[in-house]
Amino acid sequence: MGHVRHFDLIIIGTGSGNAILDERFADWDVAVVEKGVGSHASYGGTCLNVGCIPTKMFVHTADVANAPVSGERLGVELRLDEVRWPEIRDRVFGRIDTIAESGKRFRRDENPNVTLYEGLARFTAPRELSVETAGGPTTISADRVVLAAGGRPVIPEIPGIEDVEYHTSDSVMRLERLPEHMIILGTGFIGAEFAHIFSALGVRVTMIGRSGRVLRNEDTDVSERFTELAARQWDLRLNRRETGVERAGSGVRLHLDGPEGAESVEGQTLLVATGRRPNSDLLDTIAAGIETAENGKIKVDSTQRTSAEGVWALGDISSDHELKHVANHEERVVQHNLLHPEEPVESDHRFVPHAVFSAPQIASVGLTEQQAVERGVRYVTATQDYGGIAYGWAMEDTTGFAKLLADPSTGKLLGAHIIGPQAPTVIQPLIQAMEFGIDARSMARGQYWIHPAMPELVENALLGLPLD
Ligand SMILES: Cc1cc2nc3c(=O)[nH]c(=O)nc-3n(C[C@H](O)[C@H](O)[C@H](O)COP(=O)(O)OP(=O)(O)OC[C@H]3O[C@@H](n4cnc5c(N)ncnc54)[C@H](O)[C@@H]3O)c2cc1C
Ligand SMILES: NC(=O)c1ccc[n+]([C@@H]2O[C@H](COP(=O)([O-])OP(=O)(O)OC[C@H]3O[C@@H](n4cnc5c(N)ncnc54)[C@H](O)[C@@H]3O)[C@@H](O)[C@H]2O)c1
Repeated sequence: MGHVRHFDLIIIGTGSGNAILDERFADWDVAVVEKGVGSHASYGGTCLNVGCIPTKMFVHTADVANAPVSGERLGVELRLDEVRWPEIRDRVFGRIDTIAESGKRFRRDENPNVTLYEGLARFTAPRELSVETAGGPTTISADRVVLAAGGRPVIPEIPGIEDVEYHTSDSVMRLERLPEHMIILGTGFIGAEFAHIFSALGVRVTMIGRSGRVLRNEDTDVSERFTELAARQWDLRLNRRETGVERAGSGVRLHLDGPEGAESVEGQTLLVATGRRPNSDLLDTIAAGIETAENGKIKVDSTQRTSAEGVWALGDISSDHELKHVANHEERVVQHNLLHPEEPVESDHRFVPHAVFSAPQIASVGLTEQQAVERGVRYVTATQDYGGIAYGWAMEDTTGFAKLLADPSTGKLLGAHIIGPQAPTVIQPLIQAMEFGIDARSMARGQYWIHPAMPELVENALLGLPLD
């Protein structure tokens, strides 16, 4: 073997991993390794390039395109005249690609203590990695290694899948043109968000799921309501199994088995949104003595340390929560623990919220009612409809609600679930209350709630809790 360059620190992955380095690391000799994500092998990880940021730029555009639907119930007649897809796509990626490129330039050219390796890294020994760069393989080692290598879409083993063209979230946002009909496989976050994006932009959407509900990990009331509303907007086919897929003209034909027997569906574009898996296999973590769970997630302790000396992990590669705000939180924990090994801090995963930016929107934090039952927790619930608050009247909303779970004796919130307009924003005071331990009564009556604004949904839900 040739020369092995040794560093103080190696960081694999430039999603949340990229944020570790600040001026406090100026005298550390650091290697950053990035293979690139998406069809343009971009720098900066999933969220920026093929995840949160572009999807939400498309979601906002889709919400605007959907205005005729909400206008109709208000007596305002609007018409969607034209969707200029190439212009929308190029606006989104014109901005994102520039940010990714300048992020890379900054690390490569303006950080004298950082060496950027562009290529796939793989462990060859504990804290030693080989990187496949364009100029050939090179080996690096370090005293400390941070694994922030994220995950990638899972492709289910459907007979014929290798012979047809399909998309994942990595490629579908850069489509050349909008198809007339898109088949979306999977009813999770990604399926629900893209179904909204593409249908609002005029694409006919067929959504296929294995279970009887869309977003089935949400609180059952929320998931049932969302499933009802999804079926009104999209050709929703639940309780289905894919038995095969083949080319049909320039598109695909998918064969399914379902409640009514065998059926098939044809579409121009197939989007596979059936979950993601961690990239630990690409790293050959076994060579480095790093323990992984059965699902491939790297095992970490509460300070984000792996089972191997001097190796930390954060974000999608190790976390049960595949969410950017969690990856960022864990990144700050790793950053602190690298700088202050004698005073390590722990990650806080008690109240991790999430949101689904579909139509309608959903936001959630804490226990669902099903989890409360399973855990034998004593709880009470309250549900407040948007239709029962002044701003909900203004919007003529008839389907949205907030559902709270609380401990009846202390009044402390156990969970909050909102489905409806601006749910990801409206839920924030509930997240705050849970994190800081504010009980429902003090929260409802201990502050002003702007009238007649949307957070009155939260105020009324809190007042509805039948506490002891
Ligand atoms: C379509 C979509 C929408 C999403 N929307 C949201 C949202 O609205 N809100 C939210 O909170 N979360 C969202 N997420 C999830 C969020 O994007 C992830 O949780 C987050 O980006 C994870 O960050 P990370 O740093 O762990 O990994 P990543 O950002 O994936 O970074 C890992 C990096 O490591 C690189 N890499 C991997 N293996 C190697 C290797 N062996 N050698 C070199 N480099 C390697 C990869 O190329 C990648 O750049 C979304 C995800 C998707 C796919
Ligand atoms: N707004 C957000 O925060 C946001 C948005 C998108 C993605 N994400 C993150 O990315 C992760 C991955 O998203 P996702 O939607 O791919 O995963 P997911 O786990 O949310 O949903 C995948 C769905 O596909 C189903 N499935 C699996 N195999 C299937 C098959 N063969 N046929 C049909 N359905 C099948 C699963 O049962 C599941 O319902 C999410 O869990 C989330 O953490 C977050």
